[in-house]
Amino acid sequence: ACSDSGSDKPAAAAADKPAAASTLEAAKAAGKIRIGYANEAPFAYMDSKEAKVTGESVEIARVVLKRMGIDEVEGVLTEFGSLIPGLQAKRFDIIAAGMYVTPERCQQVAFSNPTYGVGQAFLVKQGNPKNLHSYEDVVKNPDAKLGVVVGAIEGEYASKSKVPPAQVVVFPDAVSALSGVQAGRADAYAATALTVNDLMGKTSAASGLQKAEPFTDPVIDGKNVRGYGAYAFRSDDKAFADAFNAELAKFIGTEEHQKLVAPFGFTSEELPKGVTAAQLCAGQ
Ligand SMILES: CC1=N[C@H](C(=O)O)[C@@H](O)CN1
Repeated sequence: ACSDSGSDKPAAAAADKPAAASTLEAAKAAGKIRIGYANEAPFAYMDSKEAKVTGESVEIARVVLKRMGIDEVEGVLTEFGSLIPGLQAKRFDIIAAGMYVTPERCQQVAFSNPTYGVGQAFLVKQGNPKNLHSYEDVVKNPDAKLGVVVGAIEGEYASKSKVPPAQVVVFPDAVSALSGVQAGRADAYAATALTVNDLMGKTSAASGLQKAEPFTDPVIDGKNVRGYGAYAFRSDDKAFADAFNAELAKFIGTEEHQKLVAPFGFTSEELPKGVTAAQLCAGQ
């Protein structure tokens, strides 16, 4: 009802081919947009008490999209490994899951600039019985099993750290990875440090578990890994991604941003500090 931006649009009748509205135009007209997420707190998850999708990625998206004239977001749940295929199949229009910008993924989707940067952690049984403090520790112990979520970067970290595939156990999502560690199907669940912090914060769910400390991040291609999470758009929605990015740039690093994400466990340590999608796509 509040479409006030029509003045710059050419009259539809003037076009000689039927104008397929862009994703951005369609979302503005509908006042809503579908976002894909993979139920991983604190990035994007269903808050069952409030019956709404929330998390760092979702709440920042809400602010930015509202400023772009899109008031409502509708969450579409999928596995992490199905986020990019789901975006491409138009099941949703933005991936809002804290997905890291990597050169491989940049071949498939258009990323916004990142909203945060973070290292890795292992969720293990209390007392860390297999003494796992790095991916290398998993390599050193052929009996150790490492849990990863399907499609998540940790599978790649494991293979690049030379963890034998037989030692890797793939789970559909973070919550089942946690259960897998509790049940002894994996000795560690490898995830972002923020994911592990969040799971450990839910005392009832995480009973008998702990974060492995200390922890050494894997060194890949000569660099200590730090993951930078962002939004992903279809490659042909580049104009949408650019418009989103322009609004996002006005928000990231502000006090309002930090207040919004603090309840999800994000501190000034996790600010992206000027790292851009272009740099990350180029493998820098
Ligand atoms: C938020 C998140 N980021 C990583 C990734 O992008 O693959 C994985 O740790 C899965 N979850």
